[in-house]
Amino acid sequence: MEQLRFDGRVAVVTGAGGGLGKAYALLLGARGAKVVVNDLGGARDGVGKSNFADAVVQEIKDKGGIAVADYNNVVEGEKIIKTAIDNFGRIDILINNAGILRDKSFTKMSDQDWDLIHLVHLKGAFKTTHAAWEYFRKQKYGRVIMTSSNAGIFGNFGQANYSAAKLGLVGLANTLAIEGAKYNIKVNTIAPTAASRLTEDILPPEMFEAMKPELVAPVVVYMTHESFPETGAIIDSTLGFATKTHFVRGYGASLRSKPSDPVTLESVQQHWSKAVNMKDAVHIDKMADVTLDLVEKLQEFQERAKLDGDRESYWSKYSYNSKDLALYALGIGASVHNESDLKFLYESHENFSALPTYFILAGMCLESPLVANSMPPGKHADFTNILHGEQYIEFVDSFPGTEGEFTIRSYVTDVLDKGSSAVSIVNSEIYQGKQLVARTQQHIFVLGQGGFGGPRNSKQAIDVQPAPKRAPDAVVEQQTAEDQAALYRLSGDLNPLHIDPSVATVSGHPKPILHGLASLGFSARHVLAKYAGNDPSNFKALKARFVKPVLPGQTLVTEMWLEGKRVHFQTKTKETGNIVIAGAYIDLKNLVSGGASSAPAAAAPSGALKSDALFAKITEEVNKNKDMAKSVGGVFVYNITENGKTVKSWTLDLKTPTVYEGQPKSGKADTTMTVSDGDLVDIAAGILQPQVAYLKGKLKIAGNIMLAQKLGPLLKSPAKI
Ligand SMILES: CCCCCCC[C@@H](O)CC(=O)SCCNC(=O)CCNC(=O)[C@H](O)C(C)(C)COP(=O)(O)OP(=O)(O)OC[C@H]1O[C@@H](n2cnc3c(N)ncnc32)[C@H](O)[C@@H]1OP(=O)(O)O
Repeated sequence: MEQLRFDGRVAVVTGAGGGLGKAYALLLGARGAKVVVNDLGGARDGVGKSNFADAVVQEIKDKGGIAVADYNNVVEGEKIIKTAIDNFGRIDILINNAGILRDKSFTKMSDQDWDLIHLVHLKGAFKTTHAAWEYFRKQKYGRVIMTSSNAGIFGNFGQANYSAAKLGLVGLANTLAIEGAKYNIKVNTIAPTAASRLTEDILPPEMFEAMKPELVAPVVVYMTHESFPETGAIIDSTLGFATKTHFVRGYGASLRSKPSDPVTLESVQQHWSKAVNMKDAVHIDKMADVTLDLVEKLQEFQERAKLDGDRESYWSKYSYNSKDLALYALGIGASVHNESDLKFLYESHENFSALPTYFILAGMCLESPLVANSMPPGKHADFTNILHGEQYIEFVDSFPGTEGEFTIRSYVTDVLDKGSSAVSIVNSEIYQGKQLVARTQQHIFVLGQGGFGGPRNSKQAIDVQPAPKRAPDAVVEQQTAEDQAALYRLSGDLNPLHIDPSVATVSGHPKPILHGLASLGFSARHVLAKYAGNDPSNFKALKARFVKPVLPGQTLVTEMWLEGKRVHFQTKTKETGNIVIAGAYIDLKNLVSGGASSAPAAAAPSGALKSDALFAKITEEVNKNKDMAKSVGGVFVYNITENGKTVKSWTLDLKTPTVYEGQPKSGKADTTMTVSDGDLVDIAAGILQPQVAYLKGKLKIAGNIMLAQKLGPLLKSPAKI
């Protein structure tokens, strides 16, 4: 690596007679800079004089460097800069390092203690920098370091004077960084901690020993190099470690509901927790950004007020990324055991997508007081008495991507009186920028809070639809895991009802129940795989009612009826036979029958099954890959179905390897699969399996990222029949 050099540069280091300043001066001298070693030579409280600077100059010279000593007070900073000009003809680098301490508790602090500290630290840095500034501007080059302290940034007992001056230096640096930008003058701040005269009886002895100035000096000297990229930065360094400190500003909140409302003490109190919530805080680089932000917020407030009219809405933000999507997919039963689920679990999959039901979470506004505030006088809603009653989601236009940020407007449209219980209906609009992406509606059942004389029904409610009165066209069953609720809750709904046995008992359940949206997610996946080609963008809308709680570990049985592009469904638990989700439907944009699940057979809505061609293709693939097949092993049975009936069976014996019609000659199958028109089927076994998509008479080998490297050529050229 090329050495960072300072040849031709002239540097002034104040307070360079010892400690950090000395270390900076020695390093600059060793790297080719001509150095003015300034030191008044006072004790750490500023009293007295000695000639430390001469010794440092000598040390630089002994190592072949160039340096002069300067004994001026930083308060007369112009004299120090003059030393640089008189001796070396220019000034490029100024490190404002000189400082003293007058620590006292605030009660005991005198005017003199205050003034002296401000004079040396703040006025001193002003004077030296001011004197150097004209040279920097003219030559269009300058590097300035202000020395601040964590005591100034965070405060420290007994250092009111010092802290105030040290934070003052940050403000000075920030403004000079802006003013100097167009002249290539970079001004940065260092908040160092090192063993020096200022810290020798403050730090514990072992720490004092370890905190060598030489561990900080390279950081500060790098900050003065022409290649240093930043300006206006606060760098914190000690013990060979460096980091950056900066200020962040919260998203904030309006302190009134409408522009025509006054701001009152009570409205401030009401909105305070939102105003100071730092969840969406951002670093602000410059004042102009604060002003711009305020203008944008005001505009946004006015637009929202127009949209809300007299209605009180709750506005929130929701952001998500690929990790959130994969975690959610696991929470609703997606698994690597099912190859077609990989696109919901693996962010590098070529078709990585969000599951459509994920976006219901954006509209949940779990932190909002909406439902609680919607209760009539004398009634209340909290996590101990609410149940998720119904859910609706509709995508307005295009399907959202795999990461993003939404703005959500939620409001209660009606509170229904259902006799013993109340139902609060919450609508949410999900926006990406100004674009409406989706709408959701939740019915929140509030147990025991009815009887207030409110309406029983609402025109705003999106109704459930009864399932057709015939045997289902398709049925898929899947067992949930004992840990299903524990896993699902990590996607955001931390209601203790789903994890805490004591809360579940109080609510009258034998154990924590599964989230309604987790069970719904399972069923929606089953529909998506069976009738939507497992393509989330094919999904338009969903509605469902939660009729009975589900316990983690129970098996969900999704029964589906196809009516045009609407798939009606209901869900039962196998163990009890109870219906748990009723009146549900999913509207699709296009029907793609068949799917990726190894579920019980669905009626094939269209197209004849070209099973013979598929059989021939499987035979061909197995013969081509005999060694691979043998190494995988296992006996697989494919039951080929048409209109829900098994019309043929094949056995694939990978041990031999052979493919033949009928049941296994050995009498034993390791895996049995049902294949209907349009299904994806495995032609090998275990993990070494390219997939064959049999779609509308076309057979092709589907891309499989995990195996692409191993199987190479086999996957590159899709086979057709
Ligand atoms: C903003 C923050 C929001 C946060 C929300 C969510 C937080 C989550 O953590 C909570 C959950 O996930 S809870 C788990 C999922 N939900 C459930 O398990 C509820 C299951 N359902 C039940 O137990 C009953 O249906 C039950 C108890 C709901 C109703 O049973 P009954 O009292 O026996 O009702 P019934 O006599 O059949 O009917 C009375 C009237 O109510 C209507 N109704 C029934 N079930 C409803 C339901 N699920 N949703 C909405 N309305 C429902 C009926 O239509 C009837 O009204 P009407 O007489 O006018 O026809």
